[in-house]
Amino acid sequence: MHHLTLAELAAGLAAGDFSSRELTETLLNRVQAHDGDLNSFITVCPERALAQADAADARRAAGRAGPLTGLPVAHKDIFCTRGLRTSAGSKMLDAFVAPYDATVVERLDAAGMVLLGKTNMDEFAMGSSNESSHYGPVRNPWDTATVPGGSSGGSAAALAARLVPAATGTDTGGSIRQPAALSGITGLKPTYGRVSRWGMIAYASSLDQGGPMARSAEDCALLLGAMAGFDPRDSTSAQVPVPDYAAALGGELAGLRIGLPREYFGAGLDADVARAVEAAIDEYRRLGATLVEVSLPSTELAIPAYYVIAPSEASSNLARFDGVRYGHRCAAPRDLHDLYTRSRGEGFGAEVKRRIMVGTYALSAGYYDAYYLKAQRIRRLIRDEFLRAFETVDVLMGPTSPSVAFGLGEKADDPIALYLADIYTVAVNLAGLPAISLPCGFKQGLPVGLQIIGRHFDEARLLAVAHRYQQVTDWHRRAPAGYA
Ligand SMILES: NC(=O)C[C@H](N)C(=O)O
Repeated sequence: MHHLTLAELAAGLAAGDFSSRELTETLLNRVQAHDGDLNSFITVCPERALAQADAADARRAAGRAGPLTGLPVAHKDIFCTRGLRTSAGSKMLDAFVAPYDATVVERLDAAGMVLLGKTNMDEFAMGSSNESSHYGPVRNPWDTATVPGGSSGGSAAALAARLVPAATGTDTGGSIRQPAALSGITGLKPTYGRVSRWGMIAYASSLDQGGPMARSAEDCALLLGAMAGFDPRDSTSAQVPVPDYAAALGGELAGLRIGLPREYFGAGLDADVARAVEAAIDEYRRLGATLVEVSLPSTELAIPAYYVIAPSEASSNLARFDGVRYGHRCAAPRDLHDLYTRSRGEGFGAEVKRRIMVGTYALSAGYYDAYYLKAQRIRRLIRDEFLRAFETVDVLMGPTSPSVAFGLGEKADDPIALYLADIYTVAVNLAGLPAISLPCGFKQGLPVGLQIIGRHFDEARLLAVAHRYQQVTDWHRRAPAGYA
């Protein structure tokens, strides 16, 4: 049953074809068998999972099951889980056990989902390859010599390997969509404010957004419906009603206007990735959509602006890890200064330190106007260009990532090369828009992702448009050899 989608598993549980305990045991066995190779989990919690599965079966027997009751899920290890380690992929939080659940965790728990464990990630979500984790890199099940993408690489790899049918991720500059693309699964980054950030360890607070990762748009719709909604504990959470995403699937595409940003198909895009994405867009034309060329002229400024704003916010957010209140504390500090420097020096990895230094520099007196303020101005330009495009089109389409999965270690010594992998994703975060990545083909056995970007709070349309494509194609059904 591991190959079934979340929606299919829900139907199987409802029909009594199997119990949540049977399903949970099957997947725990798969994790045991395969995760030694993949390293997609930081923590597995079999006892807790089986207890939750039994509770879900009892709830179903009592006639109180909801659509997600009894279905297994894995949370990115950035979401706080009461009584279970939440590490953010960092040595700094290796021993941290949160005293409370994140809102997302709480909501999926209340829906009756079964938590299998916490997935591996780039340290504090900083990365696009899942190589910066304190717990070692995650391997891509399509080719274990390649990366799964990042920073939600553990969630993406676990889904691709059919270890779990649903997972959570967070996306600050592409961390849901890029690993979804490189691992051949479907992932949605919701509008900023759609999903509560309470209990989600902060990286860059004006950009961070949690969202669903699964194997189909239909599954993402089911998950988003349970995750989304106003939360008084997150001051940036939006007071916008949550539509029934699952019910909105299934519409026809006639009349849909798809914008193709010229800048998303230029230099730097792998020719085979371009071919697969263009073939997918052609499929949409056959389904009745109209294609319109649009321009987002500031696209090339998105990476420089993002890599000033995100590190600036990170340098502030990560100041709390001081060896006093949270996380790793050095042995036998001589004085307070020694406690700070050694605790932070030992607890953070190289990429996190790099970003703290970049961000601190960008915010420092004399440089603030030249870097941070300028980056904020670019951010406004980028947002305005998107909003202008959405005056004439309903969605935008293009590649999620300029290439397929690259080799482990290939970009390890070149942070700029890794940052450039975010070229098509970071602008969406700067503008606070929702976007989905879904599988649309392969290059030499490695998956290619199609990105669809929507208007603010138009997730229902994104999911419906993605679902329509998945009704007529089977890219999302393909499993890596050895994991079918
Ligand atoms: N966190 C993300 O969304 C990934 C992005 N590559 C970053 O390192 O900031």
